[in-house]
Amino acid sequence: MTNTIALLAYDSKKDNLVEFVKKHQVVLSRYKLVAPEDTAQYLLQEAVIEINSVLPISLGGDAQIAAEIATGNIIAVICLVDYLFSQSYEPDLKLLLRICQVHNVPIAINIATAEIIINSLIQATVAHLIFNPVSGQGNAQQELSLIKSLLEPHLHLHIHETTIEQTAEELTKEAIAKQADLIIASGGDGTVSAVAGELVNTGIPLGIIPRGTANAFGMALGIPSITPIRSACDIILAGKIRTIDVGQCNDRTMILLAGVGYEAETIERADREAKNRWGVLAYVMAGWQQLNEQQLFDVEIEIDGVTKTFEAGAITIANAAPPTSVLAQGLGEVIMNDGLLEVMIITSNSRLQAVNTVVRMFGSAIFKTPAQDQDTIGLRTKQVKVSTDPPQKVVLDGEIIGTTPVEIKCIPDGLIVLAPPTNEIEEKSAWSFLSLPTRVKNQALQNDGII
Ligand SMILES: Nc1ncnc2c1ncn2[C@@H]1O[C@H](COP(=O)(O)OP(=O)(O)OP(=O)(O)O)[C@@H](O)[C@H]1O
Repeated sequence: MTNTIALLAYDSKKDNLVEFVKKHQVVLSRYKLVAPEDTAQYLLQEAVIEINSVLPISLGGDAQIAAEIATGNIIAVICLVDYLFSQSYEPDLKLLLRICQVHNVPIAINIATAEIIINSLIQATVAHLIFNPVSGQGNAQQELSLIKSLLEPHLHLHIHETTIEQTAEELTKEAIAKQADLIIASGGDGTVSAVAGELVNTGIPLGIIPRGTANAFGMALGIPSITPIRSACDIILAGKIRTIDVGQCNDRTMILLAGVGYEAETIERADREAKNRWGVLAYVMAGWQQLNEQQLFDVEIEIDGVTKTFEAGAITIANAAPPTSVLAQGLGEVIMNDGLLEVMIITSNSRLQAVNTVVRMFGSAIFKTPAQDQDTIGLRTKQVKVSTDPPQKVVLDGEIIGTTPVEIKCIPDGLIVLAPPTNEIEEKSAWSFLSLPTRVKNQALQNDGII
């Protein structure tokens, strides 16, 4: 029950509580709410809200709430009391006051103090963390504890763990519906890409805590790979945003790149078991094995209505890529905010040629100069369609999504990310959690007729 507000009222104050909840529905809907069963039912009937219930007061519901406060799960208590008309079964105010005092949790006992709590909630940043517990090779529960200890003092953090059934996409949709100010993806590139896909053109910033095997997106954004969790949390709390392009590959979002042929085969070889055993080396070993087996295939590339044909072993279409995504390099740099995709077609037909090509492209990425190589064709475009004969596997942001054909287009400025500052003009450095006039704050002020 992290990030929960407890709602209680003496019998004669239940109507006041309903009025209060109705008035502040926008703000309260961003939190989990809990109330004793009788109060919860009354609130559910009278106000349209989601609320969890504990036992009725007569059976110890107030003691259950006190226990939740003691375990750190409640961020505020609103308990409207009435000393003039109290019945025998009212919430135990003495107990709640004592526990709130001991654990430094705000408690309001009348509407005036409850309004003060609401005002502080309006100013707070509500973040939703989408956490993949199977990403990477670390201890997920220790990593989650570290993230909580770093972020919870500064943000109201809702935590959602992905499962096979509850995907990162679904959890992100729910967080958007709950009016998140910020959504944080923690996992490998697959998880980050899934969360990013839902955030395109929403205006909600994406924070990234890389915990995967390759962490290519984090690397492309410049999140340090030494102590990545601490660094990533610092970057999120620093609150600097960058607006970047995203790609759309068939009907999916692409934040990094799509690979056809060699790269897709390599990623498929580096399965979960190999990544757990070898970490990032699994990709290197898989890539080396694949060099022996990669066959050339016929490719048709369509750009701006013009179709060209080639024989190729690998094609990469990139929106963003760190230097380690070698096959995306070759044009000197993969630029993530130019409204264009970088397309690289590799035509090497022997292992030696392929190794030479890879070395040149790596050099191109390091020195940010275009590679001079007769075995590669590189270009920048807004949109591209790739067909092959025979059909080839396609990898999108680290996950195999099917086979060719693919159509990919760039969505300029589609995503807002929290990232380390760059010197580029588009960086907006003024964003900060403390000064952020959140959408929710504006909405709440509008509801109250203030703006
Ligand atoms: N609880 C879970 N149990 C098993 N699989 C999960 C769970 N949650 C998410 N997944 C799967 O995890 C995959 C995404 O993993 P992700 O890319 O984040 O990590 P990774 O494979 O370690 O990283 P990298 O892509 O850098 O190698 C998705 O295929 C998703 O279905």
